[in-house]
Amino acid sequence: MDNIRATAYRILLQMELRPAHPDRLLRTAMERQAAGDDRDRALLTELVYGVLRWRRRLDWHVDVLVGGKKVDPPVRILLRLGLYQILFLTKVPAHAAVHETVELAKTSHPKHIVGFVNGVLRQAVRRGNDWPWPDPASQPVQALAVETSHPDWFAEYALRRWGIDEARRVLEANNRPAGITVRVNTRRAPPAQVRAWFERQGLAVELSPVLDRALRLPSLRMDVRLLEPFRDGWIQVQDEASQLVSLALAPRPGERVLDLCAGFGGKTTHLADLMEDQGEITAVDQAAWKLEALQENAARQGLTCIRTHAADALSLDPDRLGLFHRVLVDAPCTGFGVLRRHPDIKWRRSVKAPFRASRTQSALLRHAARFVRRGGVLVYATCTLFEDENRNVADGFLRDHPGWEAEPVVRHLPETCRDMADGPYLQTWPHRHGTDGFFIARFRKVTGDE
Ligand SMILES: C[S@@+](CC[C@H](N)C(=O)[O-])C[C@H]1O[C@@H](n2cnc3c(N)ncnc32)[C@H](O)[C@@H]1O
Repeated sequence: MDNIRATAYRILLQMELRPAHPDRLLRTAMERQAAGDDRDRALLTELVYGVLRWRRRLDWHVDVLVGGKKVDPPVRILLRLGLYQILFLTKVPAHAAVHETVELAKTSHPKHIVGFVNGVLRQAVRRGNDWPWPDPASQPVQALAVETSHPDWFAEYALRRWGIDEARRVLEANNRPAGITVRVNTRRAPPAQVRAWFERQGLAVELSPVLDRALRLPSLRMDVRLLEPFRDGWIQVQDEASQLVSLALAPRPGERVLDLCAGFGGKTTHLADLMEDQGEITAVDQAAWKLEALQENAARQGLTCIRTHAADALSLDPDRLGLFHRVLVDAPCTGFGVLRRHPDIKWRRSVKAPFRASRTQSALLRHAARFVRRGGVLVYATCTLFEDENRNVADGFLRDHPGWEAEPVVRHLPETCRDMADGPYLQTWPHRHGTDGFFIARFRKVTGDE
């Protein structure tokens, strides 16, 4: 592979300019440079994810080192990359980290910047562990934000909402890289057969402590989609918390089901599986390209009961689509429950984001309710941790919809999920359950149209 650090730098620069999924950029880079070995790929992934994850902490170090002077974004990214290796990577000797970063600076920056980068990084090495950390007593928000590398507004929210000990646990868990979890498509292969396949390849595989059809692949370093069980439709990459959403909707064979924010269809295909591919699922998303991927995904898993419909869910008319037994709103959200997998999200949201998202979420939920027949079920889910987007949306819905009841979500899930209850709703936590952080509410329409 070409210079790994140069590739990491290019990806980080790209992400600064335009939001993009780091995994997608990494995959493209690796495909383009197919000659790289596993160690190269692992280092590239480590550098990109490490810098994204620890950005707040690294920027604090930069600011200490430059005495608060302004640093242009491309130079700051270069310094983050160098400092990440110096401060976090024990396997990379500090002098090598400085040397490699300075060489990289030479390829894209004038001489005086190269000298500046060299000076700042050498100073960091000289400091060792001697840093003027923010004082937790007088600056609790800044101290937590820097220590755990989160935006100050989120550290403040966490302290106010959960108190220091729990806040630290939540934020620390966000920094632990998450392994891959898969849902077994039992229509294609039983879990034991899938497990045996991974064991035969010498790949670590664990039974999920939460769900019997989920397997954890804690140390898988390669792209799952290249593996035979994936290509043959035996498995779908899906965190356990995400799997709980379709289980909470609990569709039955033969029913009419509406999935209003279907995306790539992780949950849609799970719903189809639970329905034994009998009945009718209408999968809606405003992004047509995601629905194309959903169709491929369904074909790979051998599912035929899904039809897709590219549209803004809010523009859909119940008089045209008819009523459904079950409706799912897997709402667009701030994504703060999946920071382990998407650390870049932390830096793209502001303090106002949860409230803003909640308005769209409430509108989607209100509209979704119009498609549910009497006695039918509506599930609302997010992958985030904010009250505004979770409990407040669900409570607000119940307040405005007298003919509806909230049903305890955990009653529809295995025993192992009992401690996930949050009143009638459900909230999973990376630090408590080892899963992504999801919120689920389940409503039943008790009166109204047939
Ligand atoms: C949380 S993601 C869904 C993930 C998906 N259910 C899965 O399991 O893979 C939210 C989705 O809502 C879609 N979306 C956002 N606003 C929408 C709207 N007004 N109408 C339809 N889809 C919308 C986004 O394109 C995105 O794919």
